[in-house]
Amino acid sequence: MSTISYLTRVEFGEGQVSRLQEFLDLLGVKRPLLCTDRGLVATGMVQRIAALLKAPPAIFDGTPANPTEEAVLAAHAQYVAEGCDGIIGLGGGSALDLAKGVRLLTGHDGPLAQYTLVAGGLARIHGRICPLIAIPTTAGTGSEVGRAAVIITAEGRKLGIISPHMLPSIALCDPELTYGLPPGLTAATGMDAISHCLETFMAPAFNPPADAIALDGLARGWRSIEKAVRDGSDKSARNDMMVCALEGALAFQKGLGAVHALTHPLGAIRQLNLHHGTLNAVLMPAVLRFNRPAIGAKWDQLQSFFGEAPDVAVAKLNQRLGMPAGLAAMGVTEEMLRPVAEDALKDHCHATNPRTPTADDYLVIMRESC
Ligand SMILES: NC(=O)c1ccc[n+]([C@@H]2O[C@H](COP(=O)([O-])OP(=O)(O)OC[C@H]3O[C@@H](n4cnc5c(N)ncnc54)[C@H](O)[C@@H]3O)[C@@H](O)[C@H]2O)c1
Ligand SMILES: [Fe+2]
Repeated sequence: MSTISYLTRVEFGEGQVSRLQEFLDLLGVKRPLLCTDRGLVATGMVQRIAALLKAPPAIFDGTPANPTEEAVLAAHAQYVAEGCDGIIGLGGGSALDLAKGVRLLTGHDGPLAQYTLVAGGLARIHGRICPLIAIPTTAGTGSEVGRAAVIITAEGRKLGIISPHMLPSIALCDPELTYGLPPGLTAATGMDAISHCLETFMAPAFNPPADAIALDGLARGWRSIEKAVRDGSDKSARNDMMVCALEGALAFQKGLGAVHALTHPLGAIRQLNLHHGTLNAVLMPAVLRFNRPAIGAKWDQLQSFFGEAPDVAVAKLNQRLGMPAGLAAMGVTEEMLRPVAEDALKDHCHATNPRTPTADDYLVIMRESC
């Protein structure tokens, strides 16, 4: 049987971010480190949110697009140097995952590799760590309610550090923060959220509540992603996309699958620095086709939802959203594929795909997605 649990306190709705000080007080945080990235500083949002607080927070804005252990260590050094006692993660999945990594180090010694799921880290992670408030500014990863931080460790592998203790203390989900997200990023992050709903729905664990949540997230994402891309100020579409992201991550406690097993090593290729959601979108049709023989009635359920074969529906959506034509168009070369396929076998999402791929299967999936 399965363990089924939903744990995070979520405050959802327009304007919720204005309550940030209230929640810092609730958690007893007097000197927060706000972890974010320079892109968000450039939008003015970081300064606006910092100004909501009684006293200016310490700010770390050096989060890279795919967060690295190096950046986590730099932020943690600032946390210590500035006498901080809590963390605010503000941004997309990268800033939120970096914040989770810094928080882990407030109660655990490095290096981070020992805490990754594949290294048995679950047993090493305990709850004696500082409070964390997560404020998403993209509607994609759902990291604000997820128990994972996905970080490129010092060895250069992008790995999941996963534990219920990694869950943020509070998630402040304010769709208004996504109104200014440009169309390309709205599409790419939205496809990440949709891919969570789809992949976890296909994952074999027995977890009917998670399946129901994933299908609700899928329905919202599917009806609203194009509207949010066309008109960033469409409130109802932005709301749907933020719920889709939230629900995807609530549901993926079941595990994800081959799409994410591949996009983690692809995202670790430093010279390309590829966006996670874009990679998911490009790989999804081939993974759906690969999974078909193993998912039985779920394929039919998806087909009746989409009104056509699920792989075809996702490929058409990718095209309408202007996603890259394939991995090759993103700069991925044939020589890169074999090491990625080998790493995918060792990724924590590999084991929860409904049909177990071999390295050769991963190669076929990537070549089909080129
Ligand atoms: N923890 C998890 O469970 C989980 C799940 C899926 C993905 N991830 C990880 O999350 C990362 C991807 O996160 P992401 O897709 O949210 O992108 P991101 O955090 O990398 O951000 C992408 C860009 O969007 C900009 N941006 C963010 N919000 C904005 C806004 N409101 N307005 C304008 N610009 C904005 C940022 O400055 C950045 O340049 C990857 O590292 C991925 O592996 C984690
Ligand atoms: Fe993802």
